[in-house]
Amino acid sequence: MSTYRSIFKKDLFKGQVILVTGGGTGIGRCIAHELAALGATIIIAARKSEPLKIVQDEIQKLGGICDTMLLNIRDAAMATQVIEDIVAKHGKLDGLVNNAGGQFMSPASQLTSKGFSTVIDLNLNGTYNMCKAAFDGYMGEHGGQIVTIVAETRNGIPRAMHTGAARAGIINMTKTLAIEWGPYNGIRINCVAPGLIISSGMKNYHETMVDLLAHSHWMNPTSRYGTESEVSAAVAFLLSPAASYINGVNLEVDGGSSLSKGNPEGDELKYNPEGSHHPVYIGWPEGADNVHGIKHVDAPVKINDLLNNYKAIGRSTVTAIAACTLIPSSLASPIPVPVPSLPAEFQELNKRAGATVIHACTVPNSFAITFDDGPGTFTNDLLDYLYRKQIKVTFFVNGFNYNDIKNPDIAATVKRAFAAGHQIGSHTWSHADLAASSTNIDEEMTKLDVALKELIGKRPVYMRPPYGNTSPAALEYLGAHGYKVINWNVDTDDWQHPSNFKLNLQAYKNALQRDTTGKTFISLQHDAEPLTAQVFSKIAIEYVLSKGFNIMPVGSCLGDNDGWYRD
Ligand SMILES: CCCCC/C=C/C(=O)SCCNC(=O)CCNC(=O)[C@H](O)C(C)(C)COP(=O)(O)OP(=O)(O)OC[C@H]1O[C@@H](n2cnc3c(N)ncnc32)[C@H](O)[C@@H]1OP(=O)(O)O
Ligand SMILES: NC(=O)C1=CN([C@@H]2O[C@H](COP(=O)(O)OP(=O)(O)OC[C@H]3O[C@@H](n4cnc5c(N)ncnc54)[C@H](OP(=O)(O)O)[C@@H]3O)[C@@H](O)[C@H]2O)C=CC1
Repeated sequence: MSTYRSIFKKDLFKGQVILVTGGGTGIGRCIAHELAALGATIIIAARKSEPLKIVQDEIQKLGGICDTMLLNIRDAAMATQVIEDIVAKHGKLDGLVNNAGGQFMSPASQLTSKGFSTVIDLNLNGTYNMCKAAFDGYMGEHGGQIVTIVAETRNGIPRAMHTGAARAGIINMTKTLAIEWGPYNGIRINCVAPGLIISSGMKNYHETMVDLLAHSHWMNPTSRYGTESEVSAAVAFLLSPAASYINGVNLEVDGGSSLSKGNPEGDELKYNPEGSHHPVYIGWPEGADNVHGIKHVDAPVKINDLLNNYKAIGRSTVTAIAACTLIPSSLASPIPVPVPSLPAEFQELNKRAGATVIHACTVPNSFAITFDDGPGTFTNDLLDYLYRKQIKVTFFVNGFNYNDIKNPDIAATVKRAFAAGHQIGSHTWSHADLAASSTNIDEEMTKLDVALKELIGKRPVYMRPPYGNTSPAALEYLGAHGYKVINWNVDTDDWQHPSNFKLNLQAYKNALQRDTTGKTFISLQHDAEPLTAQVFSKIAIEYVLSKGFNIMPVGSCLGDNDGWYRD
């Protein structure tokens, strides 16, 4: 099991005692992992003991310190008791993360007073109970840091008026407390307001709501959902001395969705005929009965593929930890500029040139899942998963693209993939466009071959041209030098839409909906993309397996089991 890879320095919270409410699931679990990895003694508290025990066990196995306590934040007396117990057992309370909370969805017109009060009671009163208990029981005398998870409320929350009101109440309460409690030994209290986050919390919602969420990426300038780790990092920052002069703020972790409801042209009308920034086509079922129908869905709700798969993989400890360790490198790395695909005349020319471009497998019922641009920072997590599933794939690696293949960690990843029986193919040294006249094809191919020979003792025969681009000259070179040129017939577009797993998976669905008689598939995704390595690859693999295909490396799917490499 790999430990939580926080972006913050290792001992940031060493010796501190921090309580995370709702720490047995989702965002709270991720926060608990990150703070524990940064040296804190973590207490996770919620109503159900089982999730707490699982997370405690995870953290302890990783060398962290974690205690659990039962807590209903709605119960003021219980809140007081939990703080007392923590101080008695651990000697102090440096930090409180109010993460527990939630709501159900209902249009305001169908909301009952009891429903409204319930959500206010959980979120606003519950947070108040915790803040007051922490202040009275320890922080008033000794100081401390409080961070409360709210929700992005800037423009209200249609169909969740109760939670919008509660969270806005917390944000304002936080400002007042910052002013009033600051003088008490420098207590700092702040909020973090997540936008849409892929978390276990989503499983609480009905299919219609999840569909809404799954379509909402276009409302966000970043065109993607947030990750648990992105919320956790904001919490760690606000708890840390890096935020020592930040008090009473609400930090929105929403990719800018609260600022911009930018809809791609066309989608505006499709989703938004009435000018609301929320898609109305999903609409709320008409009639009050439906509200109760939705409420009383007890069995796991049939949610869309995205979250079904997320839930499914989220059960695995390693994967789930990986999912919450994510800080997408796509945020920092330049996105590769797509080169337009070649006009048809050139494609024709390709066929006549030295090497043939292969797009599909030949072995019946085979499916080759291929990964480009790596190794990425998270390829090892993917390798863990592939090992557990006993599945072999193909990695078309670069020498110097997202990472440097000479970096010891990256080199070790290549060696590990090779030793595990995955096929290593060439994707050129620097991800060069082989169709560009300025590209030195020989240098691009040879430099990577030499590096791979050093690492795995062999040079790959199979290669994938970056962007799928070739030219007659490139194919002539590749053919003459014995390379097999592999493109794809399933393009997930994951580099352009990381996190839009629904869209990524649609490529698989479309392919399988085509006449599959005698057809076999080669899919393209990128292990350099963290969300692909950690989440989407698993969704894709589960999907392909569920359709009865045999997943194998490209060489095998072409009936070639011993011609993958040369000396
Ligand atoms: C909304 C968009 C924001 C952005 C995305 C946010 C995502 C997240 O926050 S993820 C976190 C997800 N986790 C949750 O939301 C927790 C799931 N929700 C719940 O557990 C519950 O809904 C609850 C905690 C908010 C309330 O549970 P409980 O105290 O057990 O309340 P009751 O079930 O007894 O209900 C009391 C009362 O509330 C009304 N009500 C409850 N559910 C519904 C519903 N689905 N539709 C309509 N009304 C509902 C109702 O009045 C209930 O009274 P009775 O009718 O007498 O039962
Ligand atoms: N995911 C998202 O997109 C967003 C989430 N949020 C907020 O982030 C927080 C975490 O959400 P997420 O991880 O996604 O969802 P989860 O539903 O997984 O987490 C909610 C946690 O709160 C605990 N909890 C609920 N009620 C109580 C209670 N009365 N007393 C103590 N603990 C309680 C639950 O544990 P138990 O049931 O065992 O008590 C659970 O662990 C929530 O406040 C949520 O509303 C805000 C905006 C967006």
